[in-house]
Amino acid sequence: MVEGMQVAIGKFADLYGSYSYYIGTAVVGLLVLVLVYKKLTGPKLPPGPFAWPVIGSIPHMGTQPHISLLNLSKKYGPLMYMQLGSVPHIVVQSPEIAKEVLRTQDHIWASRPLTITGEVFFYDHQDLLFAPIGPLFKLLRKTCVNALFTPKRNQQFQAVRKEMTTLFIQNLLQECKGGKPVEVDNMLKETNFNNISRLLYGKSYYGLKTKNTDGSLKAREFHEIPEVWAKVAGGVIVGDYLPFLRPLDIGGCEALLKTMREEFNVFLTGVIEEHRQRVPAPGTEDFVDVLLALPADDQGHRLTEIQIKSFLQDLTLGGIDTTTTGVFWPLLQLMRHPEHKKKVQEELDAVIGRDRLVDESDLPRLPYLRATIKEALRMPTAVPFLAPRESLEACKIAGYDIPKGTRLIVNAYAIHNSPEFWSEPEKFDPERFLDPKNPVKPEEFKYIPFGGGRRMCPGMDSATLIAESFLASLLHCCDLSLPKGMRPQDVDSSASFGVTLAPITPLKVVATPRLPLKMYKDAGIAL
Ligand code: HEM
Repeated sequence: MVEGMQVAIGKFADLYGSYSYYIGTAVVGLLVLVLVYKKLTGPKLPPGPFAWPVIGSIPHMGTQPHISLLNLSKKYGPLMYMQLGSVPHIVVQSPEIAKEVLRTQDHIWASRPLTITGEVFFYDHQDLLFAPIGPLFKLLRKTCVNALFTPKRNQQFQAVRKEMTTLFIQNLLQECKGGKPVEVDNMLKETNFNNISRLLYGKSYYGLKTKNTDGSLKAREFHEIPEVWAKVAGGVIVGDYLPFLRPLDIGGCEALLKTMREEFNVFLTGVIEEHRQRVPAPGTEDFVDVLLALPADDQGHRLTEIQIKSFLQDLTLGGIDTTTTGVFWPLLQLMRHPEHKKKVQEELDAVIGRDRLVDESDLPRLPYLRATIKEALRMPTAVPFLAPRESLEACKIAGYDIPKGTRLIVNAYAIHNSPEFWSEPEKFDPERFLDPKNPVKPEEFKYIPFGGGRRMCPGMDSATLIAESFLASLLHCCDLSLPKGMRPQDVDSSASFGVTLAPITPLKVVATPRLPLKMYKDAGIAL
């Protein structure tokens, strides 16, 4: 009986095995035919790495996608096609192709994709960063150019930048008394948070040590939002790439975005109410004052309260981390390369001397400092991928067909760090920005830390001014050295991927006064 069953099972297995063999062969054959047919008749896509079913090429991104993509470009070239989950992407990693998408085809590539972050956190893309091309985008950009990031407004906030820098120098010198090393990362973040929040809201919220400080519980909760934001925005939201998994909210990012939006909403509602109840003296308006007082444009468009809130969220989150990295990396590089620090300080002594303090009107006469900041935004690159974009129509790039709705990643890190475009890219050398025979020309698109085209960063001039003004005063007022026993080459310059490249190891310095002591007293710096 048992033997009979075994025989029957064996026969069934043989039959099933041969059927499954034929079915399998037919399925594979059909798939190959479909692929060959698609290849022959479909668009000629750029080359790219292997894509697995469902997840596509996501595993190729690794934990440091800016470096992984740079490495992949060695095999597939400067224009790659990658299916990330179910979303088609192209990856651009050369100045020529960056120029093509950011300038020549700007009308096709200037829109942003609709993402979960834009929908959930920015009230359905009602901010600037996530707004697709359309009337709202135009209105917000116009507001940036005509009302917010104007030379007049930059001038107005000079006193705030000075106050924040003076406070930083005082805190640093006090903390370092007796040769004690201090981690500067958090101090820099505090200073830049307050710089941006004073610009936007007229108040400081971090550190609770300045005048104009709001120390309420709501304010303290508010200053934690950018930190959480950086983690969410720098990671992968699974539902963006695999929309069928969105209901599961794997990793809980969507829930977190909702909570953050609610917290931000409570904070901004309070700020707006407060601003509505006052009339600022002319020349003292912060960004909230300006946005609330904006007249309707020629077409009668006026910003709604939700749009003002989303825009303020943009400016807060787009401004704080970026400006912090914009001063952190130059400082770190100068600690790693004392020969360049010496040159910056020699320039400061030659232009300003040691019997007065730096004034912002001195900045145009400090080219070496400016070149140092530029070089530190090249290497590593504060914002490694420009913000994502999406093609509004089908187009051709470098002879390849790019379908409508393809997303664009411009790997600015790769463009800034490839030996094809820079000689010795791994060498920190500010002088490459000072060579009259070989100038770095904006129209070449090989240096794009602030992006390009009509989506280029609107805060560029303000951020540059903050970095130059801060570093000039710091390096003029302080001698900075490394903790005892630490050599310049021990300063860790490795960075972890996110919206901005963040340092992995905190930077420790020892600061001592560099100028006659009387000058600190005159400047209100208590030692
Ligand atoms: C060192 C400092 C900064 C760096 C490196 C930086 C970099 C960038 C980059 C790469 C983009 C994307 C551009 C593109 O897609 O082509 C961007 C966009 C943007 N940045 Fe900045 N940024 C900095 C400072 C600031 C500041 C201070 C603010 C405001 C307070 C700001 C607000 C924005 C906004 C609102 C956008 C979106 C623009 C749009 O989509 O039209 N950024 N920034």
